[in-house]
Amino acid sequence: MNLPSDFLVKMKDLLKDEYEDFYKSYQDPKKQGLRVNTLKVSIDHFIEISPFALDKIPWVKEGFFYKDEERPGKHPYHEAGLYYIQEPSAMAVGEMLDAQPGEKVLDLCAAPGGKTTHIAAKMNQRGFLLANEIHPARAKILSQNIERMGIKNCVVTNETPARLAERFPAYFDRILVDAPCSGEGMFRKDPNACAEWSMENVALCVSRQLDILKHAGNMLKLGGRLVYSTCTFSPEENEGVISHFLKEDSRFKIESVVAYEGFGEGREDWVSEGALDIDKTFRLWPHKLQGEGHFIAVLTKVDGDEGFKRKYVDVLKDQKLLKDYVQFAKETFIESPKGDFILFGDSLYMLPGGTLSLKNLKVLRPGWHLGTNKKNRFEPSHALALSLKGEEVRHTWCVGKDSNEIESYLRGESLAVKGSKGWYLVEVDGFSVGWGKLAGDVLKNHYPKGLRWVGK
Ligand SMILES: C[S@@+](CC[C@H](N)C(=O)[O-])C[C@H]1O[C@@H](n2cnc3c(N)ncnc32)[C@H](O)[C@@H]1O
Repeated sequence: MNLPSDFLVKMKDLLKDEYEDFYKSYQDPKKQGLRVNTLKVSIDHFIEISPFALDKIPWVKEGFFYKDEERPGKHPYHEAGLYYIQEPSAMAVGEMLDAQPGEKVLDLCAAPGGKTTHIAAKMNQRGFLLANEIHPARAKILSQNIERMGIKNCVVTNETPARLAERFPAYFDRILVDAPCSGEGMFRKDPNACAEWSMENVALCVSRQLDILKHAGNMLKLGGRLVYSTCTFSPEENEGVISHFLKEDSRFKIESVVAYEGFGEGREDWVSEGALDIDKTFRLWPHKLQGEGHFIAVLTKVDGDEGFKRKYVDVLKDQKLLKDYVQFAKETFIESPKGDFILFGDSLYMLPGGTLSLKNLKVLRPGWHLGTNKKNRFEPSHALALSLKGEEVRHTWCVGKDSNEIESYLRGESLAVKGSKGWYLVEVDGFSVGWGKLAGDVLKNHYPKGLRWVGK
């Protein structure tokens, strides 16, 4: 690993006696973690069935370290969304945002979705979650991860913070700004992060972070929580940005939340004009805990306007447009899911409660994707399969994680299956992984082409 020399000089100057330990941590292997998706499986059940040796991550009860030789990204349980592979210190962010079921929550810089999927698990399918990503290609990956984790109450947009702030003034109970940063905590994980690092880039990141925070601040309700995080160590992007933001926007204060063992304090002595309580922010260091490193600040909005007029989304009223879905629902579900519908092109979605008008915003998914209206029939989506449990549907076809059948299914092959015709929820050890359509003893494969295990 080629650590940038200016970075090392700077860290030596900042860390003084601690520098040697910090520097040595770069010789250790990166720490790898997975977070159990409690929307799909309880922690205890996952521990029982886990194919991987797991060690608890102390600061998040759903989080576990796994060993370097394990490959959890290539397992049927991964395709079934039983866990999300996430860097261990990054898991502390979702803990500190502490979203609750029923709230309105914004994840403003969300791709690829590590924190969004953590937030969604905490919300337990209730409330309104808006996951936004400014880069179109990354927004697609975010959307796929939300689908794999079986999340129903999430809208995905591809917008700038400024445009969202116009639509959602003082709207959210909680907002996460997991800011784009110089990525100094990524050096062990990603060699490109070393190559791209420069002092100029740190300065560029600071102005971008301040701009994002300004808009985030306007979208938070009075009394709401704003969490700012980075995966970098530079004081400019951490204590510096927070101090600057609080100086400009007096509606916020730093909240003191309980620290976990091994978390360091924000460093007042590393910035000029550090904000009040800046030492109550958190620094997670690679030489003090088993993670790559993070900075986290928890802010509360203690002053500001309320009572904006809202325009809610127009829900689908014309029942004729639901005709094919209703037929599918009757044949497939034990009990049809209830909620408001919206048609987005030919695709049918169910809206999370409290969705504001999304008109003129770039929307990738306006909620829970149920499926698509084809000519005189309804085809269920992969997102629907991944968010259903076996007991909710009439037909399931369940195979084991080590079976040849699951491999064949994930490769996209049709399978010989006996049973009455219709849509089957395909399960691995009782966890949904996709759809198959049975007719004439052949289960036609509806596992999405882009996800198939080609060559695996
Ligand atoms: C640290 S990453 C987010 C990681 C994500 N929260 C997770 O846990 O998986 C920061 C994200 O901010 C996005 N970003 C870059 N510039 C931005 C801007 N000006 N406004 C909002 N987001 C931006 C990047 O594309 C990137 O996906």
